[in-house]
Amino acid sequence: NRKHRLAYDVERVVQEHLTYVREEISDGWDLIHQEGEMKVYRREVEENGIVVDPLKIFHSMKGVTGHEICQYFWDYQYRMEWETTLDSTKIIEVLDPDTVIFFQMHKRVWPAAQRDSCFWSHIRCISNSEEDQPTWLVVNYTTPHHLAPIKSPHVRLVANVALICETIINEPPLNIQDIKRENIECKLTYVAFVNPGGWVPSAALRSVAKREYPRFLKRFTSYVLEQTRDKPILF
Ligand SMILES: O=S(=O)(CCO)c1ccc(-c2ccc(C3CCCC3)c([C@H]3C[C@H]3c3ccccn3)c2)cc1
Repeated sequence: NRKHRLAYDVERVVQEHLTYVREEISDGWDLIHQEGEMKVYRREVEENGIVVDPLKIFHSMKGVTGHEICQYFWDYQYRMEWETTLDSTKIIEVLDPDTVIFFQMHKRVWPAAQRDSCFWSHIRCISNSEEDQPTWLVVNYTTPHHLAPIKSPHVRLVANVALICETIINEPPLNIQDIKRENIECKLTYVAFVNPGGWVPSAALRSVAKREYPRFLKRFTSYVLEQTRDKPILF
């Protein structure tokens, strides 16, 4: 059902991510970083000399639900509290209660030109079968917008990013209100297809990505654990 002008795009991209997230890590993916439960994989891909390496990160953490992780990732009001690689972020359009359009200025990564990004950001709960917990996901996908003109010297990023979360309840007590945070666990998959939108030295970009993605996810997940510690569990 058409709710807004991008509803079909959102549906298509969400279904694509749901299809690929289950795909096992096949050959061609290199494990580039491992830290506790976090495993970071990368494929080396270049499109006309530009590094567009897909990133896939698996992580699991106790004490938080997939809904909480996705909510804090999607909701713009928290973004500048955990995102250290942004100069600014702002909502330029609200398409529906679960879909907004952001414009972001990313911190400059020397020697590359400063990047900006404009994407629709959609949050969704997918209840698979009633007995186990639903899957929550957020997709950030580049889209043009008249309120986000591309202005030199900034270079527009092209990004397709998804955060897909499952919630596990260990030793479920008889009734749901007795569940404590130490009984819950979130298993997340983060995928990022980022095209820098213009040439960046390959080795420099690869080393920045290898350092920044794990740092970014670790900082984000620690932030959510901190924010939710004393709050009622949001399933
Ligand atoms: O998960 S999100 O949707 C969160 C919303 O903000 C997301 C995360 C990361 C990026 C991003 C943007 C720019 C770059 C590069 C390209 C040329 C110069 C900077 C990179 C590569 C370098 C990697 C990186 C990873 C994480 C953080 C920063 N840097 C990544 C975009 C969106």
